[in-house]
Amino acid sequence: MVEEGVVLHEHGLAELHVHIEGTFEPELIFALAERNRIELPYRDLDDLRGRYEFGDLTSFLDLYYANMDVLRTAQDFADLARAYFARAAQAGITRAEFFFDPQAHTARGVELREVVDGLADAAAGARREYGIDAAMIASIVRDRPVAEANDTFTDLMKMQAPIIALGLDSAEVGYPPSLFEDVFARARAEGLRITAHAGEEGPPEYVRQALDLLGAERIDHGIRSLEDPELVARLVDEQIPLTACPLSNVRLRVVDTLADHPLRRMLEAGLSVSVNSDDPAYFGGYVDDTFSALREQLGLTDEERQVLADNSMRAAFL
Ligand SMILES: Nc1ncnc2[nH]cnc12
Ligand SMILES: [Zn+2]
Repeated sequence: MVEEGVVLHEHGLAELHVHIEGTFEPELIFALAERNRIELPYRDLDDLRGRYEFGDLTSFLDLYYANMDVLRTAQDFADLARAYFARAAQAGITRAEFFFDPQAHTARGVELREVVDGLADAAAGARREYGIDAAMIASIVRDRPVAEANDTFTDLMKMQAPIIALGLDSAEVGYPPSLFEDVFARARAEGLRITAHAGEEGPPEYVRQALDLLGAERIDHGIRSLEDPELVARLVDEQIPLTACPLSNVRLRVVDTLADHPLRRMLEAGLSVSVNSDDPAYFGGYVDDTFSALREQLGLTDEERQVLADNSMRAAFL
């Protein structure tokens, strides 16, 4: 990939779809394992890196959740997020709305307080150190029990967690948005913004459900919407932002190659699409890397890049 300096976008650049746990680089995984005296099931960094070949979303999620085991304390979560902000600053990001998966940590015995305090502390530091305006989005892990999602939301509200939105992620197929109507209704009643992963591996119907049943204001991925012209017309008409993650789509085999990615078609159709990194430590790059790859392999122009950056700022929950 061609190295680029920081490209400053005229009106700023927002990253709206990044899982903070997906920014966990192999070196930091090993460092935190050592600090917490946890033995990793990998011989060394190369052994771990050798496992970053995925056949689909689920095969990635297995490794993503396994690696979280070494995240135990508020300090660990803060270190994870700080490393992301340092890299996001290099990528020219001025606004970062990042997901975290509360249930992925509480389910293995980590106190929610440790997770939230560590991430919130790092987010506050991102503004001071890099001028990045950072905001937290708690995401419901959809392949865990619905009751647990509700309890998690109750806990977040009780501790007045500084979140701006509620999201929905993890294994999609078989876990439709309709399962989570109640917890999203509660989030809306609390004044939170709403976003949901839909149409990544799941059908266009899940995108409709996210909009109509959860009140989603943005759709994360949404790439399979393209199979349904009526849905596309609605997304264009209502200018519903789609947070695309091209490198993720290649690595999780949603598309064959970057050259096959429908990003340009989405722009030409009038969809409000932005470019994001999803899980950059696992998928081969951050947002700047993604723009470089799109330029090389899809012939993305500077004008298109500026449209994508402007779309990202317009779609931010500001
Ligand atoms: N690409 C993705 N889709 C769904 N859930 C996720 N959690 C982390 N990355 C994800
Ligand atoms: Zn995602």
